[in-house]
Amino acid sequence: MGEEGRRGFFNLSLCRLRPCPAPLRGSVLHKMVGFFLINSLQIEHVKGDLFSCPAKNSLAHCISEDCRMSAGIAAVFKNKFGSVQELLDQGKKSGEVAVLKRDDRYIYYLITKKKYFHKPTYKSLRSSLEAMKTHCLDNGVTDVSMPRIGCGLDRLEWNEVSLMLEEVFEDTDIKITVYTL
Ligand SMILES: NC(=O)c1ccc[n+]([C@H]2O[C@H](COP(=O)([O-])OP(=O)(O)OC[C@H]3O[C@@H](n4cnc5c(N)ncnc54)[C@H](O)[C@@H]3O)[C@@H](O)[C@H]2O)c1
Repeated sequence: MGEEGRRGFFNLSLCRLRPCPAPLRGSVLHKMVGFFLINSLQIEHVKGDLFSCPAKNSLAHCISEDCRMSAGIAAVFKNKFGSVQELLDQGKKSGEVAVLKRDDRYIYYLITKKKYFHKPTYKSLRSSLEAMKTHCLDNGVTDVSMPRIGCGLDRLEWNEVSLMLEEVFEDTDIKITVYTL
């Protein structure tokens, strides 16, 4: 199966695994809703380095309020984009998002916890993703690439996080691409 086929398979699988609301199950409306979901799904999965994504794509990853970024992929973001003081000056709290603008794209720092040695919660991650969604919608952002956010050092479960991404972005035209090494 080629790259496009694999992407399609992932998309379709994720979509079909999603539960349909009980009152709709088996009805003509169920099939129509299923068709709509398949055609509105905007999440792609790519095997490879996040930083090989198209230069126009905005990027997202998780950090703490203290903006330490001394480990994991956050350290790579710190090396590439710097501006730690600019991020700190935004004063964003857990559940919010700090943002840098670089050329024609945005770099999103999902603030999911207070200190670098804490762990995030699904609630704080969802809230940060909602904040990022709002920024994307307000600024015409249509493509965001990210790693498996929260699922390395931060120990969240990818099944939960990927479902959350589906839920947060399914009512938008924002295309999310998830890179996995
Ligand atoms: N001491 C510290 O500074 C400290 C402590 C804990 C966590 N952290 C860092 O980790 C937290 C974020 O955790 P996280 O689980 O979201 O992130 P992460 O563990 O850095 O990475 C998330 C996922 O991305 C994968 N990954 C790494 N590099 C790449 C790449 N180039 N392309 C694609 N995928 C890649 C990685 O294998 C993991 O599955 C933040 O707080 C951050 O600061 C730092």
